[in-house]
Amino acid sequence: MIEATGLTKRYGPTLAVDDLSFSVSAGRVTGFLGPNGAGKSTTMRMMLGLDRPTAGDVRIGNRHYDELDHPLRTVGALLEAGWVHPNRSARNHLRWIARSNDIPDRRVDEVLGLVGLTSVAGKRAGGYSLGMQQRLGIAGALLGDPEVLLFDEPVNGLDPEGIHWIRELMHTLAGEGRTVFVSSHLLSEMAQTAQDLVVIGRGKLIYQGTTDDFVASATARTVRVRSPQLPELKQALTRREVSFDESDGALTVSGMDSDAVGELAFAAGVTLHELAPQRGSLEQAFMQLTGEAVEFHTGEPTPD
Ligand SMILES: Nc1ncnc2c1ncn2[C@@H]1O[C@H](COP(=O)(O)OP(=O)(O)OP(=O)(O)O)[C@@H](O)[C@H]1O
Repeated sequence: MIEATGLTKRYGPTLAVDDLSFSVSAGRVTGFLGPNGAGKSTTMRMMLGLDRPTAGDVRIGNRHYDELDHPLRTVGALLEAGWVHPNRSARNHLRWIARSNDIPDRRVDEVLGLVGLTSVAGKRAGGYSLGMQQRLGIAGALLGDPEVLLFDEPVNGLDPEGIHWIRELMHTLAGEGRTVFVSSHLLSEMAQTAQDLVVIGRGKLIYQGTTDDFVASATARTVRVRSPQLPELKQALTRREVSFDESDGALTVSGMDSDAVGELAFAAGVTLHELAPQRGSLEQAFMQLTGEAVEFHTGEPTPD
């Protein structure tokens, strides 16, 4: 469990994080979203004691990061593909971290197995692909078997197989009761990964809650209908003053749920070939709700 209260960070004239309060629950994957420059990395750095808040605070399991006796055993983080000495192997790199945190060497081989690096564990990290470096970073985060995991843009530069692997890993970690907090620019990926969301813009909280509610609150629900008796269906909808759009021989009905559309068609004696509730995407909801908070719009003239 992570709890931010009135968290604020100012860099000179820039208010990077502005009175931010939110909580992140255990046992769930929580996505951390916001346009570029919204303050996500700054917030994560403050969680890890790498930056000091100007005001407010953030606690992990009710304690500040610098009060933790064995930080790596409480919170594991992947902030960016962490620096690894290019001549050091993955195994030696992890052993070095493990020893400085009182973690037994055998845990190193366990995490190497968890991230699928066992076969290359003795090779020098300088030759690793971006995906392998990312896996090594995640191995480091898992080393202390922590209750809380922070991942900043973990799928950056990964291929579809790597992205799928990270998604499954996050679900597994949350399923074990851990708190998983993850930032990403890939909204379609987040829609599949995160059950909950914290969305910020210009350092302020825009939304906290479930991913489903976020999408539902910002996008219209519609129903797609196909029928061999389209004229009759259109008449029945028009009689009830229900609005719809027609394209490619299908109707998109607004303002009525799929049960009601099905019943209306039945009452009108209309056969249906498709009756599919549609919902907006996380991208649409994100654009809708963060539009105001985007720091730099592309293609817009700059005011003089
Ligand atoms: N060390 C720093 N000194 C001065 N300004 C900073 C510093 N770190 C961040 N900022 C500014 O604070 C704001 C928030 O930056 P931050 O990197 O936290 O955003 P972000 O949401 O992680 O962005 P992105 O998605 O682009 O990584 C930005 O305006 C950034 O320029």
